[in-house]
Amino acid sequence: MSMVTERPVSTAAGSPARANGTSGSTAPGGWGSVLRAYVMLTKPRIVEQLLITTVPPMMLAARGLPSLWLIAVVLLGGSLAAGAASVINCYIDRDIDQVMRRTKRRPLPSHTVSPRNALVFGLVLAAVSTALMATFTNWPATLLTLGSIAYYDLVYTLWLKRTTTQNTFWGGICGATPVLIGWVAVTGTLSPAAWALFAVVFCWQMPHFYALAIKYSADYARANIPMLPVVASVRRVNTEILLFSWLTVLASLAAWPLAAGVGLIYAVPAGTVGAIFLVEAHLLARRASRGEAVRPMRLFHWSTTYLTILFVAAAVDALV
Ligand code: HEM
Ligand SMILES: CC(C)=CCC/C(C)=C/CC/C(C)=C/COP(=O)(O)OP(=O)(O)O
Repeated sequence: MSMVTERPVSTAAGSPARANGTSGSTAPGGWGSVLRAYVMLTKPRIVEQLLITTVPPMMLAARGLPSLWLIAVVLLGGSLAAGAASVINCYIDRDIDQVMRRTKRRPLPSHTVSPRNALVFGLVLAAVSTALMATFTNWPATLLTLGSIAYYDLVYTLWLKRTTTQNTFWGGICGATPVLIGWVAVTGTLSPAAWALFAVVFCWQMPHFYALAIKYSADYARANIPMLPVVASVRRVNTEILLFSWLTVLASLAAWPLAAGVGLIYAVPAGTVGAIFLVEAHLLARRASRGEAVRPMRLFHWSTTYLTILFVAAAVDALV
């Protein structure tokens, strides 16, 4: 992947201004809406999906059900950590989020929460999650959790997202670490099966996100963010979607022989939903390359369903 931008990003609106640092902290709708705004800052849908990639690896690592206490701690610590990472991302990205239509109703651009309060909230969540993981899991899991928050906010959000078309690729590392966190919390080490599942989530993020970025490419252009579909040719985006969709499915199938005791309860759904995933990716790429109207959100929505079915199948297989 090249570090250079293939085509200049539209600068119609110029760089987003870091202008919203003086908003008030009180929401007009009372405590209910304030509470809701703080929850929204944590990007709860993404947190939920991250947990779906954390707990099944714990079951594969334990070859059955790990202690319910450990599951509860990792669920809570993982939710708080992913929430912290997202809140701090919302704080750093408040200038971008107010320019993009998709994000301008978020709590910071809509001035429901002040930037300072959001930052304090994010840092408190990060501290509590780290303390929880350090007290009740092990050092590898704790360091991976803390490292993921730092990587997402400092490496991806603050730096790569704004500067390179490779942002999604490198950002994908912290999106896939919950698999490793779950596994290492149980065994203290990482096995080839853990890395195969890490590869699944890592590769999956490219079709997941490029589909969305195709739909919102005008938004990203307005905010001057060099997401691949904004700056690269349709051919290049298609190549990456197809390459990473195939790698996702291949990695998911590689996990079958690599994970001890995993059988057809995992392999059959993995093959089935993998085939549908590939069909959706090829349909999108074919329509785009022919210059026909595309429906990228079909692949985007299917991507989350795919990942859920795959990881639930892994959990069920580990349990029976
Ligand atoms: C490079 C990595 C990733 C990028 C750039 C990315 C980007 C995005 C964006 C921009 C959205 C839309 C959020 C909104 O509605 O405002 C989204 C939604 C979502 N993402 Fe990702 N994402 C990435 C990785 C992940 C990972 C690792 C997971 C979980 C395993 C995940 C799960 C989700 C879910 C569940 C949604 C909501 C889908 C829905 O509302 O139907 N994403 N993602
Ligand atoms: C365990 C742990 C702490 C994990 C944290 C990792 C995490 C929250 C990953 C999400 C992946 C990601 C790059 C999302 C896109 O953010 P974006 O800023 O591009 O999305 P946006 O445009 O919707 O704000």
